[in-house]
Amino acid sequence: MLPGIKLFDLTGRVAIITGGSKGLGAAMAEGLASAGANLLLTSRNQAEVEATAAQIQSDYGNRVLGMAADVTDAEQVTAMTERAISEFGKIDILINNAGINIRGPIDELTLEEFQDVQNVNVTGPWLCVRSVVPHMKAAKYGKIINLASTLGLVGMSNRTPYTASKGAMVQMTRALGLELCEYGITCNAICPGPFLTPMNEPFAETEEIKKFIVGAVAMNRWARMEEIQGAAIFLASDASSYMTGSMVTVDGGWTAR
Ligand SMILES: NC(=O)C1=CN([C@@H]2O[C@H](COP(=O)(O)OP(=O)(O)OC[C@H]3O[C@@H](n4cnc5c(N)ncnc54)[C@H](O)[C@@H]3O)[C@@H](O)[C@H]2O)C=CC1
Ligand SMILES: O=C(O)C(=O)C[C@H](O)C(=O)CO
Repeated sequence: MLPGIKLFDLTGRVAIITGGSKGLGAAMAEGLASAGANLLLTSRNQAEVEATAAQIQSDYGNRVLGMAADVTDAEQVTAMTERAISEFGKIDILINNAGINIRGPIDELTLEEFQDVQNVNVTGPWLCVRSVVPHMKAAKYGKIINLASTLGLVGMSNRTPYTASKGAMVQMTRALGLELCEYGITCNAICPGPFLTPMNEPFAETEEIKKFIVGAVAMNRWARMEEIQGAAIFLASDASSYMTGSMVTVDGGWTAR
């Protein structure tokens, strides 16, 4: 009999999720834990990420650790990889989720703001992949998932730093998907539409966003947090074994227009 639903089972798998303390990172952490994975969650805030990890461990019973690691700092990224190896002995899955968004008209943004977004959203994932790949190559197995965005596929005004960074993530996913598949490692991206996370909450009631949710998103609503979990479990599991360099949109029909 063919494996069917068992393809989605993550029992015994080990995943690192960057930016796992809240928002989509925490939602995907719950999803992977519910499918059986052990987790190392990172964010910049030690207390916050440890609290999220402890909650998920108590809810699902898997081993879930939290540690502070800034994805833009190569030494902290190395420490993240070393911690996963020393605690779990392997890294099966990396979810490059940590990200920031700085909005504004181009002539009101600073160079520093533009560079900050590229550092967290592009350089950070690049450092994380570079760090875990030797372990994945040695194991001849790995699943890398990048959180790109619909804004890596279509444009939006007043979002130059973010759209540039997410477009880069789409292309980096394609390049890594090609480069790594001969080692048994796949790299795919999720392109989410609007989720009401701490990143978006301050803007939820603005006229711009309200008009956009009704005008651009075919389903006319924000995504529910659990609606990211299916794509994350799918791309983390053997259910997606013939996919590499792919973009999976979870966007309520936004980019179908
Ligand atoms: N919320 C949304 O509607 C969408 C989000 N995304 C992407 O999904 C990812 C997660 O977004 P949200 O959960 O909304 O964001 P969020 O702001 O709610 O959470 C971001 C997480 O990343 C962490 N983080 C930020 N900078 C970091 C750094 N330098 N090093 C380590 N951790 C860092 C934060 O501590 C936090 O845990 C981001 O890459 C974002 O661009 C993509 C499309 C839509
Ligand atoms: O900039 C905004 O406003 C957004 O809604 C950005 C979202 O986080 C996003 O990436 C939508 O796909």
